[in-house]
Amino acid sequence: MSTHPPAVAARDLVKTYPGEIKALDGMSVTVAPGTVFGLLGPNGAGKSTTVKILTTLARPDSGSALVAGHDALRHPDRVRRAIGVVAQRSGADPVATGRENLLLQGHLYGMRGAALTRRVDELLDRFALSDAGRRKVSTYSGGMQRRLDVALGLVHRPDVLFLDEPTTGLDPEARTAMWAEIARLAGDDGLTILLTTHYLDEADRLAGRIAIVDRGRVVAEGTPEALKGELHGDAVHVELRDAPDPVDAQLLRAAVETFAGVREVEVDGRRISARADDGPAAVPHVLAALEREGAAVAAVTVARPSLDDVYLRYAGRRFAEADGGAEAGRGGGADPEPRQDADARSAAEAATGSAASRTSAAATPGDAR
Ligand SMILES: Nc1ncnc2c1ncn2[C@@H]1O[C@H](COP(=O)(O)OP(=O)(O)OP(=O)(O)O)[C@@H](O)[C@H]1O
Repeated sequence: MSTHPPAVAARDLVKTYPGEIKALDGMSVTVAPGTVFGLLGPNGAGKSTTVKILTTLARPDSGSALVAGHDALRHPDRVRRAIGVVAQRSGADPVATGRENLLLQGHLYGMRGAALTRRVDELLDRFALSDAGRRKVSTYSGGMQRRLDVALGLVHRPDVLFLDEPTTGLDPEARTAMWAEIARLAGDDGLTILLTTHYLDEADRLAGRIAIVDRGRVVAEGTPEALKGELHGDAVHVELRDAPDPVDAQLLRAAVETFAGVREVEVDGRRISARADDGPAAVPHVLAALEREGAAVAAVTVARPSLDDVYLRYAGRRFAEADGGAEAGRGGGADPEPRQDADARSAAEAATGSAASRTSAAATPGDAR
């Protein structure tokens, strides 16, 4: 861990929405400067609410939040000047060009003249939008639009960049390009990046450290390698032809567990997961045990532990199950439901009171997608 003060330090955040929805229940996160930190969790885990509090767009019921050295609750204005925010929903105006959007964003932060023009050109170039800079954003592809969103968050050279689900809805090629750009921002530019994602592979690939969030709190934290390394041995997954009833599921679980070196057996529908000291050696014994119980096996895999296994261990259920059946860990997922709250404003709007001019754009992102 760095000896520098953290770029982000959230402690014991609690946030309850109307209807007694406890979105955060003791959320704590510490992000070292110049690193990429991933908040990983299924839909509804509390990632966006955490980001809203850290970006001063929402207030917690209790807890504290320090961002770029400023208290987000006492000095939100200072925090807003030090951060860039790329929300899930694009804040770009679809009827303006990419260049106009960037210029407007610069104006919101008090930037003017040649310095602003230079910065806009630099960002258009960096995000491969120079040729498209004078085209309306409504003509952009999803990948181009998302690159513009990130560029918008960077105009005023923030210290900390918040990326909320940066690749949701992008095709695999655009995702890979976005990953490369995010890695470059942290590596070459020394930017601190806090990204939220419900893609396991995205967190694994990009983040130096990960916090796995479940039901409003962090259930595990560390480097992806350390988290996976804590799970000794191999992951053994068996897919049955039919899902057992609850009583049979318990019998199967007990049968698989009888083999020495096999532990943490979970039966989840048709899927049986276990950890084994030596996966390949365990497979024949596991299959024999299942056959004795009369369970028909469709497939067996042995793999090194994945972040999905880490999630299962700490949250007690599979990621995809918690994610409402979404295809966790895979690209090209559908966009989540549109947000109904007004918090989709960018921090720039909040900082300058210019929300009215931009919320109309934020309210019609479908045009630009
Ligand atoms: N404005 C709101 N009003 C009421 N409930 C809300 C509001 N925003 C979020 N919630 C609820 O709070 C919980 C946490 O939501 P949050 O958006 O923080 O989760 P998330 O991990 O970011 O999920 P997603 O990946 O879907 O964005 C969920 O149960 C959600 O339905």
